[in-house]
Amino acid sequence: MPVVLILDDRVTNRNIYSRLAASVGAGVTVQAFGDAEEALDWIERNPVDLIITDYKMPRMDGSEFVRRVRAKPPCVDVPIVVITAYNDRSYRLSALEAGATDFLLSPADRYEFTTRVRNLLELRRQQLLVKQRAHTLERELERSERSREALLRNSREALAQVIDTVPAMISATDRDGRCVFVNAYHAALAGATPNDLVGHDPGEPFGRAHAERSRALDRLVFQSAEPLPSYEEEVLDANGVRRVFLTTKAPLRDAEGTVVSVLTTALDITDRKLAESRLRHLAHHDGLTDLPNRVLLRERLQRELARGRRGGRGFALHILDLDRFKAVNDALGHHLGDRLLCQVADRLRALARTGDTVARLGGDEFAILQVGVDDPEDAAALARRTIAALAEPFLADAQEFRLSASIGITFHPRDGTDADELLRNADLAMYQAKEEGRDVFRFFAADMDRRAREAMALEGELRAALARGQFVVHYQPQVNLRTGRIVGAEALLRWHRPGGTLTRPGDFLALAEETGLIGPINEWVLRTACAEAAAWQREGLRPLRVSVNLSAVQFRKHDVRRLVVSALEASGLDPVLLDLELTEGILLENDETVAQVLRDLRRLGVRFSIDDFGTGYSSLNYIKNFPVDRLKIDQSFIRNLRTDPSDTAIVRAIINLGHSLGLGVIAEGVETVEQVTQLIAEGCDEIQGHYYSHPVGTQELQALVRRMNGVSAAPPRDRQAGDGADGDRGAP
Ligand SMILES: Nc1nc2c(ncn2[C@@H]2O[C@H](COP(=O)(O)O[C@H]3[C@@H](O)[C@H](n4cnc5c(=O)[nH]c(N)nc54)O[C@@H]3COP(=O)(O)O)[C@@H](O)[C@H]2O)c(=O)[nH]1
Repeated sequence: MPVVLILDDRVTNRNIYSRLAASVGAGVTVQAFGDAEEALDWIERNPVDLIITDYKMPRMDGSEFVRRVRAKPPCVDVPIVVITAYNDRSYRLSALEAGATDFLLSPADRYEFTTRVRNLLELRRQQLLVKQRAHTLERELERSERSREALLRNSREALAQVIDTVPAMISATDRDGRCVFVNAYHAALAGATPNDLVGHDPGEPFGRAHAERSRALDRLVFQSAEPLPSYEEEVLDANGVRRVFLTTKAPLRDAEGTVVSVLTTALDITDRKLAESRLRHLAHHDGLTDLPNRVLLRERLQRELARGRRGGRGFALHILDLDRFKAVNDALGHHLGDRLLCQVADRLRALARTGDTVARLGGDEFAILQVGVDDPEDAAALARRTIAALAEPFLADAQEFRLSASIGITFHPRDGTDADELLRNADLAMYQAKEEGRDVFRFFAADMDRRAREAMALEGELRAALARGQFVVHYQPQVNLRTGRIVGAEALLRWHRPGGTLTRPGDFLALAEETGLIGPINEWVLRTACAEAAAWQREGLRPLRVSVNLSAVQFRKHDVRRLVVSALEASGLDPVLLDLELTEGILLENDETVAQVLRDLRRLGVRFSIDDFGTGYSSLNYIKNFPVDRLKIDQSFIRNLRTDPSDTAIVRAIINLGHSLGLGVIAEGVETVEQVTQLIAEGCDEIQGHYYSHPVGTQELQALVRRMNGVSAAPPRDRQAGDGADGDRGAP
């Protein structure tokens, strides 16, 4: 509601002006005063939107009145109209100087008066609106200012908290090396509070050397005004824990760009470093024994080779392979096998000197890198100590175990100039040690390499032989000592090599086993033997048993049950006529799996003999557990049967053992009439050997059976002892 104040000492004028002002709009309120003091007093307490005052008044002129109105803060901008006479120019100037807004001439024109009042009230309304808007804006601005400040304050606090909790030591130091800021992490590691450190050298709690290095780097930043590349440093914290930091230093500038302090940020990378080193350890160590693995051994070999090139001392590389460990592992279970391997690792560790490396290359294969040796005798001495250390019984699950290892040694620089060559040659030497009876060590010799190459060539030839049908099966008769009749024949593999030579399995079986070729080769022998034995009957012979050798590798890698059944079905041979010769190794290695296969085949009628009996463990346990029919006495006991009383005793014991378990006993490698006589006297059931016949081809065997089975059981008296050479020939 607009309020108009009228001041005029003359009543008539006051009334006229009041009426005119009120006529401007319905809502206009008019306050009229005859006395200036009264008007000023009222203004003091009430809002006013327009003041209309006469200039000439008895106690206070218009200029003075205007000045006093303007002196009141709410009225600095209220429009004031001063009414003067036409010629009162000097009054007007004085009123303007005092702060008057406009003038009206007296006597006032009605229309001019109301228009002027209306315009000035509208101006005032706008003025008030602007004022109000400005005020609102100001308040909003103030409010947002306040919230911005709060935000800034909050974010500063949050930042401070973040800075305090990041796993980094953050500090700033001035030109004098005094701390101007430090975070809580830094203080905690220093065993202090941030307040303790401010004003002092923040590196001091971590030792003099650390502090000096840090100050020197700070000086560098002040000089160059550039950040330093980050670097890794180790710090011993207040608890004595060694920590690793990735540290950076950068200049902090003031508003003018002058470097005023150095900000040091040291990120705690201790955990990352630990994880890295754990990963590195895992990549370089064997999970079971924690010994260095092949990768690390190779690195150490490279290091020694580099040392050698710089004139360093020689070194020896020992490769150790545990003898028959696979059988132990399979028989006793991997859990126990693992424990034995850990014990082996401990014993080897104990043998090594500082600088040597004991590594596990995988499975039952270990290595020792023996450094600083110039005399091969030093390597031989370590190998002897190794063999002796492993000869001591091992204890696991309250049982004693005996282990041994075959060791191959290469010597640098004599046996190789790079890591691969040394490893390969040590391997060759280790295989040589295995071949020479195990539990021994052998140094690498140049001809081992040649032999390895020959073996590779032989492997190629064997593959070709299989593909080109160069194998044949020869049969060696097995004679019943009571009847003198041929009751069976052992199938023995022969290789007709291009050029006409006939090669015996001893020359290639080991390689065939190693390369896995034994699988397809033996399968071929089994199928051929079954087929030919079935043919013998079709060609008029009485049923004759055929014995076929199986290899441990077949049991490990092939489905023997399926293979035998398929060979029998394909040939039509009566299963009771098939005798499978098993070595003790097969029975030892596979235990229950093998027993099940044998039991299944036994149900079909297939027979089983234990080959080379007496040379291995001769365990009564497996004779009891497996469906065995015959024991085959190894030829090594037959050779000196007449002359060596212990051989006689062993043969007698085997025959008695077999008979008491209800098994048949056959002696192999029988060459002389004396051996035959002795075996008859001991009660042996059957014999096989050169005395009766060398292994012969299938046709010759048939002829031999026809001839022999027609005559008496007793050995012919005119037979000479075997000629010693086992070249395959026809029977006598
Ligand atoms: N897994 C397979 N093994 C096989 C196969 N064929 C043979 N073999 C095994 O190879 C080893 C050597 O066999 P071989 O050279 O054939 O020698 C056999 C006989 O020829 C030899 N023998 C026979 N009588 C005498 C003799 O009076 N004196 C003498 N010095 N040697 C003789 O003995 C070998 C027969 O051995 P065995 O098998 O233990 O009865 C040999 O271990 C064969 O088993 C095959 O196909 N698969």
